[in-house]
This record gives sequence, structure tokens and C-alpha cells, in this order.
Amino acid sequence: MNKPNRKQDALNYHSKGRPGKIQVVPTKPTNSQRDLTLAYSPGVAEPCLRIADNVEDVYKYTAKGNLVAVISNGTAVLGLGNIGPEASKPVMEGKGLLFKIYADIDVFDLEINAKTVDEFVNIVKALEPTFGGVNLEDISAPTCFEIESRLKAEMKIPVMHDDQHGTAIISGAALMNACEIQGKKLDKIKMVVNGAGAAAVSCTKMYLSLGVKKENLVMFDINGLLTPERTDLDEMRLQFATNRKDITNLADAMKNADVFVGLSAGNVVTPAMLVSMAKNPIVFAMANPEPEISYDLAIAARKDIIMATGRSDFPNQVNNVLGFPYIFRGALDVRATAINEEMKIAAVKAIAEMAKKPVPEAVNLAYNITNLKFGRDYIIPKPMDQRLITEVSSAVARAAIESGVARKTITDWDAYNEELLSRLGTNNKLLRDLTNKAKQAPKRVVFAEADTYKILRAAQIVKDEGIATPILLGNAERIREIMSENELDLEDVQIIDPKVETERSLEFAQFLFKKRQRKGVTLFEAKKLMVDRNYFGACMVHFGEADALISGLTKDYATTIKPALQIIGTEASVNRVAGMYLMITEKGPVFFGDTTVNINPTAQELVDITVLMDRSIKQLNIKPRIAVLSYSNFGSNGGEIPEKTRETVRILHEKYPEIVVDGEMQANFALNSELLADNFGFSVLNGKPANTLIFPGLASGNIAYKLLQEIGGAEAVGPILLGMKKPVHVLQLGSSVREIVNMVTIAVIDAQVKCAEAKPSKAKK
Ligand SMILES: NC(=O)C1=CN([C@@H]2O[C@H](COP(=O)(O)OP(=O)(O)OC[C@H]3O[C@@H](n4cnc5c(N)ncnc54)[C@H](OP(=O)(O)O)[C@@H]3O)[C@@H](O)[C@H]2O)C=CC1
Ligand SMILES: CC(=O)C(=O)O
Ligand SMILES: [Mg+2]
Repeated sequence: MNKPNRKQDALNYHSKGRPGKIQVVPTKPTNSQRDLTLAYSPGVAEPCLRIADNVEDVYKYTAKGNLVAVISNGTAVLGLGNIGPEASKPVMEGKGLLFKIYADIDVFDLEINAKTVDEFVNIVKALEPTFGGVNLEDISAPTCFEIESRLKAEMKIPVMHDDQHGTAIISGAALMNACEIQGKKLDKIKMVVNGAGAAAVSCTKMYLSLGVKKENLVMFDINGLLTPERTDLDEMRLQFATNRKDITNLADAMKNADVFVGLSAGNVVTPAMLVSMAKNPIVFAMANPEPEISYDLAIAARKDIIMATGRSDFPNQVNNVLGFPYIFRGALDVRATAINEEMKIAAVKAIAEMAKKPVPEAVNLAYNITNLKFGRDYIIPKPMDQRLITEVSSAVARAAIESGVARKTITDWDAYNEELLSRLGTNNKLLRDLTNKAKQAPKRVVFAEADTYKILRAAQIVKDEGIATPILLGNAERIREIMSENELDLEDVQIIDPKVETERSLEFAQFLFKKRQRKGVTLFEAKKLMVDRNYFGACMVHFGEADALISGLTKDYATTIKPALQIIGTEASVNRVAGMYLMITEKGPVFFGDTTVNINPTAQELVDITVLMDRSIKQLNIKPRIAVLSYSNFGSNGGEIPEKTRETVRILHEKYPEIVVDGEMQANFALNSELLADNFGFSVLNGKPANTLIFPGLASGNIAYKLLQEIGGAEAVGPILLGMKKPVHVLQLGSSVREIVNMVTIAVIDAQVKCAEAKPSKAKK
């Protein structure tokens, strides 16, 4: 079961800020009166008239072609049963979210009060003009079968009941691969299916089409084994009734079975049942959120098992999330009139084949696994594998074209694949990539302000995600109190209270005294300073007892950074610190500096800042393209700032020819490559916009990033402190948990680089 704090986390996730998970965002400019005359009356009449003349133009002038309806009546929500349309809404919004993030498909989730087939069908049919496709969801059997088949027959857009066919496609691919690994033949396997609802019936039909023999399978519903003698079964279920007389219950059926498929309810299978199965058994316990038997119990019961669940927190997640975004993407892109058998089988094969191909490093990193490869714990691809969109959507689109249901064709498949990849965007990708890089070699991060909820929450997240091993500084009793009040699970994390004098804190004080004795610090004062967690934390990092220090949530920047400067100091090569922000904007990531430290830097100081930024950005595997900003372009104005920034560029070009930098220039020229090319075709930045902006002073840098954050909707990651000998990162006063987690991620990457460069020094006693 979920731990209580995870349950509360889930509630908070849904309720915090704008309630729910989805919003509608305009895609056209709406800034001026003119924009509005185009968007609405009178301009809007023009596309209306075009569509009235030719209804197909609705795809040209409206969002229909990329809009899917996720529709439920709430009668079979996950494995939670008939909980009603309102209670199904979080699941439907969730499906909408997955459609968007995995395949860039927009969704309206529609939870409808419609219990009878007629009511349901009439509502959905009437919606056809709005949508490019319909994803039916969590509608109970047997009504779901009639609803789907009537809508498919009566509508010209693709309709798919995902619990039936999405699940059948994914579990079909998983079954093929699992049999291959376990050395079993599909036409020989003995199969037990528990559940006889929407998902179970369709999955079983798929298995039969893949080669499983009807005489080799038995099916159960809540009332037991499906047999011809039962009078409560409809046609759909009767086709899976068995005449076998040696079985009365599930335990009997499991004896010597090769495969168990669960699409029923949680915890209905026992370890003893698994023990009785044939050699090398395959168990797909797919009920959500609780599988028919837990992953841990199953693998403890049988060493030779292939075990899969519908959950994301165990290996082998057999869940329709692997299919529906990409199946609809392919269908929408060729304007298919249906999702037919050919398209489904194409999806099965694409998914099954993908699992056998080498796994990209990004996927290993995303799941914190070193070498994911086809086998017992990896029978189908992982949902975060970005290859799914190209492999599955193109297979589905191709099958639609070849089977004659496409109303649009694709000829340049390379271009189509490029288009699919560009749909995934890069914004979130950068943060995901950075997280993955951090997870590759997590580091010990000491948190100076661990007696605050936000820090502890962030520590919990980075620990759970395998980004870092937290070390908490502060009053142990107070920290434990906050943990317990908020049900945080950090019991095994090291807590150190610098206020409690220890042999180690005295050694740290001695060290500080030696370092600062000619700068007015007595031993007595050094002992007093060591009670300060920023001094203590900096000493831990200096002596290699932690790899990075995070502080600053509750104190101003200067107070926070001072101990680190005194104890750890700056890198010898530049001997300067600077602050950089990674701004995640709609147009991609842009680095801003200096935003936090140097108030009015000279030309040489701007050179140092640029060198620091160039190096740090390269450590994130990004190629910096740097613009030195001013209010002038390449000598167009005189004055202190244009002259200073021009001199900065001159020195950089002379001393650091390897750095891609130009200026001085105005920000719009830096970020608009057409503008730059039209006016200053000679610039070394020509071709692509700059991704790194050097500001002439702290005021402009700081103001620019805050404006972009507040009114430009950009996410700011930072300030990333550059130039320290060892990783110390100073949070913005009052940072959010997400900002702290991002900062820790950057600190871990910084530590990875610095640890690789130098071995930690030993404490001098
Ligand atoms: N991993 C995945 O991708 C997916 C998982 N699922 C999961 O599969 C399950 C069923 O979903 P769905 O088919 O849509 O729902 P339905 O309501 O259509 O079907 C549920 C079926 O399970 C049967 N059932 C319930 N309890 C038991 C039990 N203790 N023993 C045997 N059979 C039982 C019901 O029997 P009766 O007919 O007699 O009521 C019914 O046949 C859910 O847990 C759902 O989360 C569904 C889709 C995708
Ligand atoms: C995954 C899914 O669709 C379900 O459990 O119903
Ligand atoms: Mg479902």
C-alpha cells in the first residue's frame, strides 16, 4: 500500500495551485486589438465560411486534428469500480496529461452522466465535429463492447476503448517477448485469465490472434470459472467458457499453468498459487492500482518467474500508457477514419521489437539502471523511452495508410520522424537530462537549513529519486519533529547538530583558526563560528565529508556565501565567483549571468564571468553561444557600458578564441538570429540564437531574470554559483521545493565534475 505521506502527496499534487492537472492555452497571439479582431469577430467569420464550403477545412483552421476526447462514465475506474463520472475525472485528466507529454496531443476530458448504451452513444456521436479522435476509458463491461462497436460503425473519426485495445496491444507485445525469454511457444502455453471485463476479454482476443489456443485457456470473473453451464454469462464471455471438469477455482486453474493474466482486482492471487504454476511462469498482474499479487511477493515465491504489473514503480510495467498516446498520434497524423486490426498489430510488433533493441543511455539514466537490456526484468520498453513516439506512431500511421483507412498520406518518413521528435520539445527534456545525469553518480549533499520543511521535503525527493544522499544539519529533535509532522521518510539520513561540540567540530574550529588567525579570528571565535551551520557545512565539503553544500533558503546571499569563501575559497584559475541562472523558456534554455554577485564588473571581470559560464555550461553537455549584452550593437553607441562590453568581447576573442561569443549587442539581436543575420551578417553568432547572455552589470542581469520569471513565465534554475573550489550552492531566499530540488541536481553535477578533477583533501589535525 501507499505510505500515508505518498497519499497526502497525491492529494496535494492535485489540489495545490490551480486545481487539477490540465488547462487550456491559446496558441495564437492575443496581445492587440488587431489580434482579437482576427481571433474572434469579425475575422473568425472567414474560416467559418471556408469550413462551411468544405467541411474538411475544419482540420486546417481549427484544433480538431490534434484534439482527442477522453470520455468516461466512471463505471469501471481503474480497479476502483463504479465510482461515478466525477470521481473518474482525475484519471481522465491524467490520461490527458499523458497524451500531451508523450505525444503532444491535446485532450478534452469528458466525464458524462450516461449509463445506458443509447445515452452514451448519442452523446459521443454528437461530439464528432469537435474531435479528431475518441478515447473511451474506464467504462464497464459488457456495455463498453456495444458502445465501442456502435461508435466505430457510426463515426468517421478513430474511436478506441483504451482499456480494451490499448491494454491488449501492450500486453500482447509483453506476452510475445516473455514467452520468447521463458522458452515457451504461444500455441502451447496454458493460460489463466482472471477477470472477464473490458480489458480481459479484449486482451484474450488479442492473445488468440497472436497464436494462443482457446482450448488452452480458462477465464474467471468475480463469480468464478466461466463455463457453458453458467446462466449469467453473455455471448462475449461465453466464448471463453471452458468444459474442463478438473477445475473449480482459481487455485486449481493455476496448477501447471504457464501464464497468469490478471485484469480483475488487487490481491486475489496467493504466493502458493504461483508456486503451483509450471516451470518459468509468466505473471501479468495488471489490476490498478493494486495488482492481483504484489511484485515483491511474486518474485519471492518464484525465482524463475517473469513478473509484470500495471504500476510504474516496478520492472515490467504492462500498462496502456505505452500505447494510447502513440497509437492516436499515428492515427491523427494520417487522419485515419478508424483504428483497425492492422494498426493494432503494427503497434504490438513495434513495441515488442523495440524491447530487443539497445536501450539509449537516456533511458537507463531515467530509471537509474546501469544496463537495461532485453530479459526477465525488461520485456517491454519503458514509458519514458522517447523512441516510442517514432517507432510506434510511424508503425501505426504506415499500417493505416497500407490498410486504406488514412485520408492523408506520408511519403517522407524521415521528415515525419523529425516532426514527431520535435513535438516532444526540449524544455522539460533539459531538466530531465540534468536529473538523469545527476542520478548517474549521486553525491552527498549537506543541507545547512535542515530544520525547515521545504529543505526536508526536497531532501526526501532527491533521496527517493536517487539524485543525492542528503546530510542534514540542525537540531536533531526539531528536524525529527518536522519529519514526523509531515510524515517524511528520512529516518536513515544522517543528522548532525553543529551546536553539539564534538571532536570533529573542534578540529574544524582549529582549521578555521589557522586559516583566519591573521585576519582577526581567535580560537574562541572560531569555535563560536563553527556552531554556524554554513561554517560547519563548508568544512564538511572542504574535508570531503560531503560533496556539496546547499544553503541560503533563510538567509541573505552575502551572509550565506561568506563562510564558504573563507573555508573553501575560489578556484585558482579565475579567482572570482559569479552567479548564473538557467532560464527554462518557451523557446528553450537560456543562461543568464552574472545575476547575483558582481555589482559593476570591469571588462576583465566580465571576461572572467564569461569564462566561468562557458565552462559550467559545457559541463551540462550544452554548447554555449554567448552574447555580451549592451544597449548598443557592435559600436553603434558610445558610453561606459558599450565601451566596457566591447572591450570584453575584444579580450575574449583575443585570449579565448575557442569560446563562441560575440557582441556587444542588444538582447533582441542576441535572441533573434534572423534579425542578427539581416543586420550584422559578420557576427560569429550567425545561424542560431545565443543561449547564453552576459549582462553588463548585476542590476540588468538580476532585473532581467526576475522579469522573465514573473511575467515571462520562465522557470529559473539557480543561482548556480560559479568559481568555487568545491560545490557550494546558495538558494534564493524563500525558494520553492522544486527550486531546491533543481539546485541540488545542479550541485550534484557540479560535484561529479569537481570530484573527477580532484581527490578530496584530508583533514589536517
Ligand atoms: N495495466 C493496464 O494497462 C490496465 C489495467 N486494467 C485493470 O484491469 C482491471 C479491470 O478493468 P476493466 O476490464 O476495465 O474493468 P471491468 O469492470 O470491465 O472488468 C472487471 C472484471 O474483473 C472481474 N473481477 C472483479 N473482481 C474479481 C475477482 N476477485 N476475481 C475474479 N474476477 C474479478 C469482474 O467480474 P464481474 O464481471 O463478474 O464483475 C470483471 O469481469 C482494473 O483493475 C483495471 O485497473 C485495465 C485496463 C488497463
Ligand atoms: C491503466 C488503465 O487504463 C486502467 O487501469 O484502467
Ligand atoms: Mg483505464
